[in-house]
Amino acid sequence: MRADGELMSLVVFQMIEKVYLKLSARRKSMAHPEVGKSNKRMSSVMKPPEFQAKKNKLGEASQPNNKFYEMIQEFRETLEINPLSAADLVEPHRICVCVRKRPLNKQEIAKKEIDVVSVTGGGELLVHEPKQKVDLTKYLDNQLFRFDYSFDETSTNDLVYRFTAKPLVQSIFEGGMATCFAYGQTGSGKTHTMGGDFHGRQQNTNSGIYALAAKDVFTHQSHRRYAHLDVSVYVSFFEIYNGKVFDLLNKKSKLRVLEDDRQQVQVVGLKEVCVENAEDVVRIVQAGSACRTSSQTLANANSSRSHAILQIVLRCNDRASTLHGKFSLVDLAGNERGTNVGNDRNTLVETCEINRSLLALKECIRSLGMNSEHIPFRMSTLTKVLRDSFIGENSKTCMIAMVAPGMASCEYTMNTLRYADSVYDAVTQVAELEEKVYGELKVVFTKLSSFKKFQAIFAFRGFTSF
Ligand SMILES: Nc1ncnc2c1ncn2[C@@H]1O[C@H](COP(=O)(O)OP(=O)(O)OP(=O)(O)O)[C@@H](O)[C@H]1O
Repeated sequence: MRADGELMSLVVFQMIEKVYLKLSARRKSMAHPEVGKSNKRMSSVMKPPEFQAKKNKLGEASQPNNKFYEMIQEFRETLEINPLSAADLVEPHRICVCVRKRPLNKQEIAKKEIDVVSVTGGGELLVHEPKQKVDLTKYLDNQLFRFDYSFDETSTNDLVYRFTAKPLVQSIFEGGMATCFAYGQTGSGKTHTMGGDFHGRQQNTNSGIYALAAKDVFTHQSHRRYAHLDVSVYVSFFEIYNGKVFDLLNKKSKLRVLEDDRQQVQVVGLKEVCVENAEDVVRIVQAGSACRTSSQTLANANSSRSHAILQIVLRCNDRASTLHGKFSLVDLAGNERGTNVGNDRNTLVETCEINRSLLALKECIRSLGMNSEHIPFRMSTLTKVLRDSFIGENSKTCMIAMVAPGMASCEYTMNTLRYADSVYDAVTQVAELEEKVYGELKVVFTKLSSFKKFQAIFAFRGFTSF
């Protein structure tokens, strides 16, 4: 009997080992560049022959894009659209990746820009990339992307907040570190989403994710569920420009980022203001935003050239003001490349630094998503100051990729979506794999429990030698 028992244990052990070997083998294969292309993104090429024969009413020379417009409209008629609504379920995510499309703006409408992005809902969106063959045949390359959520041009900041940053507020009351990033090309709507919508040059700070998150933080703080925590709320607001940190709440003083011997990263001298309500936070955001480094680019009259980081920090009311939880809300600098911003030396250095930090950010989120032991946070100042967002079981992250709908922005839109896709890919592959491993382990443990029942029957009959 002992031999049978040992044999059964050996079989179970081998099955568990097999499952874990599969897990490590798949993890290694994720670094392969082809993996992301395989299942999620479907690229199809559409060239409706009837359009080749149709006569162009407005004339090819005066309206060269009219044909593309008609092809996109025709394609849209075949799409089933299910826009996200406030009634939809908010799913829990450790890392959430979503995309928001802004409407065409006045200048784009005046220039008769074509909208080349269709948000179909269910986390999906399509980019209808206008292309031309060597024989001058026009066709659309329709590329499908899928994320956790996709917001169309009619979505409000409230709706975006509900599915992205709102679920993270609770996590900081549970001792977690939460981070929400707005990523995208200049003029795609990052500041509109994080800081609030614009009316001309005036920004309605109450309508942005900063203010909405602050309101929820105070609602949670006064809730009886968290009354025992006895925490106070503090806010800091700083920007990272050309790899250097500037305090937006202290006359833009330059700050040093240092790592202590326990590998804790400190922004030395960063001002943290104790706040009593959401209105205090809104005032701080308004004062800080007015100091942000911005410049005029070809794509945005008031383009932010820095990463702005608003941190809402919960500290225990003890003598050491122990950190309980932290929410970092990040309005990233525009991700466009040198060509779009002019070519003086300063701008090129600026753009180079922005791209370096965005690459570092992507690698850190991917590593977090893959539960990697090595998080490359030292690659940039941005990832250094956000180090505690990338470590520990209690880290939650949300990335909102912003896209502009115009045909002229198509290349940048594709860059933004590819960036978000590579993060989403890493996260979903691990989630799928974990689900599979969980399924296989469940089978193993079911077998194990029937083995235990088998053991119990034999024990009942007097065999006790397992
Ligand atoms: N969802 C939206 N609905 C309506 N208007 C929008 C939306 N998103 C952006 N806009 C408008 O587009 C313009 C550019 O937006 P915003 O300044 O937020 O871009 P950005 O991505 O922060 O650019 P930058 O990186 O240059 O700072 C603003 O006038 C803003 O009001």
